Amino acid sequence: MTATILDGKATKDAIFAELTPRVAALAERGITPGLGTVLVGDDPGSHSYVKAKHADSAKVGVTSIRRDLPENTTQAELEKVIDELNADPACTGYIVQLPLPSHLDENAILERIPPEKDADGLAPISLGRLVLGKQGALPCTPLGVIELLRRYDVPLKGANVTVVGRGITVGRTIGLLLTRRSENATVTLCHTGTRDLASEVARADIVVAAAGSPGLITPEMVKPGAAVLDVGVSRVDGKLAGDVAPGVEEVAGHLSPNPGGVGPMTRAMLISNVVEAAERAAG
Ligand SMILES: Nc1nc2c(c(=O)[nH]1)N[C@@H](CN(C=O)c1ccc(C(=O)N[C@@H](CCC(=O)O)C(=O)O)cc1)CN2
Repeated sequence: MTATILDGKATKDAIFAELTPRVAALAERGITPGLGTVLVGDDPGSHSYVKAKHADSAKVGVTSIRRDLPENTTQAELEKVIDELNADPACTGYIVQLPLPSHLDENAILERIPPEKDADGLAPISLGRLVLGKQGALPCTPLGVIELLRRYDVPLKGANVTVVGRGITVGRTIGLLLTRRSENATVTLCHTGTRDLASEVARADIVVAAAGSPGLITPEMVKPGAAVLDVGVSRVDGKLAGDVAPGVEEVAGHLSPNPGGVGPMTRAMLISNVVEAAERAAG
């Protein structure tokens, strides 16, 4: 068996083709969605993600507002930039690129983002709304995983999903989305304290690997025909390395590669969140 590739790049392009006329329809009503990004420091990965997000915005007609700050930015300086974006009517939604440098209080910054401007659902009020099943921005990577599976007709209802990794951008939040009635999946969340990772992966219809541990998921672990999504990001000798080891494509039914899988979908869902929020605000 060779897995069907879940092509995140082609799917992102298809989503942008759908979003472009929606942005044009907003423009006819005098509304231009504006995506802001706040980036602190020199992390090359974060710089390339933010650059890509602005290129994406331009493609669909969303305005970009970019705030790049040096590594030694203080908490007070960062909070001032956040307050400026909160007051700027051209910025209809924004993100703070994570991780922030370790001297900054990430949670205090995320708490400052009002839910109506939270473009990637990581502010505490948005996360609380997700827990309560209330309307709000949803985290982009989990949304991207679900949208990719949906577009390739991989069934979620009743599926056993094993998620590996408990970070806030993927592992901790994806279970909340997958266990909504609209998805109705059964989710097992694994982490470094999991006693028998191999058996948790082996019984999964869908594996979401987001541990940031290169090659963690090996072909022997995977149930034949399962869908495997590689969301892990590590750098090995300066090159991107995912969590899924070579050979999994021979066992899995579907595989989202890394790069080229969930990463581009994360970006597509961000732009989609911004457009949807602008449509909702317009009534
Ligand atoms: N505020 C946020 N910070 C972070 C998030 C997030 O959702 N919100 N997620 C990740 C990084 N991320 C988005 O910001 C992201 C990751 C990967 C990609 C992407 O397109 N990756 C490419 C490969 C790029 C490369 O070679 O390095 C791919 O997978 O094909 C986009 C966005 C952490 N921070």
